[in-house]
Amino acid sequence: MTTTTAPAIRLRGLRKTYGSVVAVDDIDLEVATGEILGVLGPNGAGKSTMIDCIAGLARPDAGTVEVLGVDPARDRATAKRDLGVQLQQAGLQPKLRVSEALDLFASFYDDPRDPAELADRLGLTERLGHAWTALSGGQQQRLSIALALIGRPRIALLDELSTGLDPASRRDVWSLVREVREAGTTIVLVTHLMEEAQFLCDRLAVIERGRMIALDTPAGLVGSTAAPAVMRFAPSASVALDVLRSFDGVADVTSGDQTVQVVTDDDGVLAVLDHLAREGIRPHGLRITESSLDEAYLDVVRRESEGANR
Ligand SMILES: Nc1ncnc2c1ncn2[C@@H]1O[C@H](COP(=O)(O)OP(=O)(O)OP(=O)(O)O)[C@@H](O)[C@H]1O
Repeated sequence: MTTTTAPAIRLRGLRKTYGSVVAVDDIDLEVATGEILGVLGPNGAGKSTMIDCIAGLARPDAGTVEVLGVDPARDRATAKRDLGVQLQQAGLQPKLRVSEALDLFASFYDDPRDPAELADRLGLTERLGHAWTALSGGQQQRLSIALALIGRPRIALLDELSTGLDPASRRDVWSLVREVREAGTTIVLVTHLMEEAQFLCDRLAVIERGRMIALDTPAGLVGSTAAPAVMRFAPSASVALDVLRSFDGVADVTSGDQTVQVVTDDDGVLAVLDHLAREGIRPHGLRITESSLDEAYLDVVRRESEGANR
């Protein structure tokens, strides 16, 4: 990760409400220059609202947003020049052709990327002459990424980067994003895909009910989970799953396809093995692996909502 002293993005006490809904609640965050920050969180958590505030498209009710030292909601000219924003809604004229959209956006910047080259990288060459509304969902998604990156922005805000993309297109987009970062762009991306978060992001911010409940590297998030191990085995006889769930350290027990999966800490591993031995049950094919980012993320969100409901 390339860093300089001044962060590219700085949020202080950011709060944004819509009527009685508190969409973003007191978020402090700094994103270093050249960093790729992933934003994770359940639907409706406030991720897009936070992105809108960073883009200067939504005005906070309280707190401050600084993007490269300026308030993007006030200094629109600077924000438009320095930010590339991929939104969930493209907001283009329906009849605009793909080539026209790319040329239009390129014309906004001093040193844009070559539209034809970018279209090629994103598999849009054969669609250049079509109205953008005639594109498939995944192609529209790729066009929105192209429009966000065509101006060589200093900061790219990518909302649900690869939602709806097929696996090959997703890989193409990931390699483009990495290349853009290598060229110096700071990137904030919203994602629901843990594989994407793990592959691309230096750090992850987890948002839940408008608040930031975790901020760490992918490895740090996995390491900080209260249940860092996953046991998988095929029991030789029926196991009382509720008994396993009752052990200290066991966070989650699921079963399917004759396999039991237990997400747990070290004490829970010993308790489960002890229980199986006492019951004379053999754990065939026993594997104990480190929790994945998926499990760590679910654990962070689960602990937060348990705390909120207490
Ligand atoms: N323009 C708006 N008017 C009213 N309420 C809004 C508006 N935009 C967002 N909200 C509300 O604010 C909350 C946060 O929404 P937001 O879109 O930021 O969540 P999100 O984390 O991006 O969700 P998703 O993963 O579903 O895209 C939700 O309760 C949503 O209904």
